[in-house]
Amino acid sequence: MVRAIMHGCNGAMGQVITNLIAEDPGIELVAGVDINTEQKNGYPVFASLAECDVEADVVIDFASAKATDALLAAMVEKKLPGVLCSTGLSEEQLEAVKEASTKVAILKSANMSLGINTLFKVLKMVTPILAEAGFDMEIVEKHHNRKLDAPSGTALALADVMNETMDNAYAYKFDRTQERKKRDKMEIGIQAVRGGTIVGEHEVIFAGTDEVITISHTAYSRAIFAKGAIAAAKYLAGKPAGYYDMKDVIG
Ligand SMILES: NC(=O)C1=CN([C@@H]2O[C@H](COP(=O)(O)OP(=O)(O)OC[C@H]3O[C@@H](n4cnc5c(N)ncnc54)[C@H](OP(=O)(O)O)[C@@H]3O)[C@@H](O)[C@H]2O)C=CC1
Ligand SMILES: O=C(O)C1=N[C@H](C(=O)O)C[C@H](O)C1
Repeated sequence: MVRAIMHGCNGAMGQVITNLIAEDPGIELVAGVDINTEQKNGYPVFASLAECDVEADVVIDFASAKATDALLAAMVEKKLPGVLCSTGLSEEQLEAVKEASTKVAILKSANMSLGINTLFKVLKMVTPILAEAGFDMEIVEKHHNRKLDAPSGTALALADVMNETMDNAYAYKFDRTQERKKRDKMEIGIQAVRGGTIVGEHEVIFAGTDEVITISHTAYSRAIFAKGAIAAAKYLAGKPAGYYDMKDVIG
């Protein structure tokens, strides 16, 4: 039985994961960490991972980029593997994740769903064909009005996958409001919409002359992310130090 700590346990994702794990015989939540230490799930809740004195095999993080520095330090200190799902990390924090992964096992992914991870594979295949044929590439993402970061981690990851197939020759364009010139050929536009309770929508648009291909993914519930994170936690428990991603879990 894998013993997990839920980091961000009282948030939206923390609650969905808590409910799914309660029905799973292969994993249990032995503690939670949250800035709000209300204890409502039958496990103890601590204000930080450093303060958590409960033995565990893995930590699952869906809290906030604001918590990432302290989380990484405590994971290294405790030699505790971690599934990192929070988005909005700075360049420095992304470097710190890589550095910490030389000391402890870390699996990081901006999107834990099977659908988005399959879309990454599709984009690897189609992007070179369409980009070389001169299609313009744009990404539009939509999320709920509570989301702190924009654009989404997934939108950036989609752009990275596309750009890597083209030797990273494209620049990202997040805002055209002050522009008084034509779109640059060598850019990927990324736009964010925020409203209501939208769980998560991502649209990748390849716009050519007289034809457009749009590939979209819609999350109808947070369970798709939670299932991926639980599978990742089971995979990561007991693994040696290293940087892992969802490809390692779902192939
Ligand atoms: N990789 C993926 O597949 C997915 C990633 N995410 C990402 O996961 C993160 C959480 O999402 P979501 O559950 O919707 O967000 P919520 O705001 O609903 O939950 C986050 C929880 O963490 C708490 N928290 C905030 N700051 C800290 C801190 N410094 N230390 C400990 N706890 C803290 C929050 O408390 P309070 O409410 O008081 O601020 C809240 O209880 C986001 O970064 C989101 O983008 C979300 C879905 C899928
Ligand atoms: O904050 C969210 O809700 C989500 N965040 C992730 C992101 O930033 O890509 C993944 C998912 O789209 C939901």
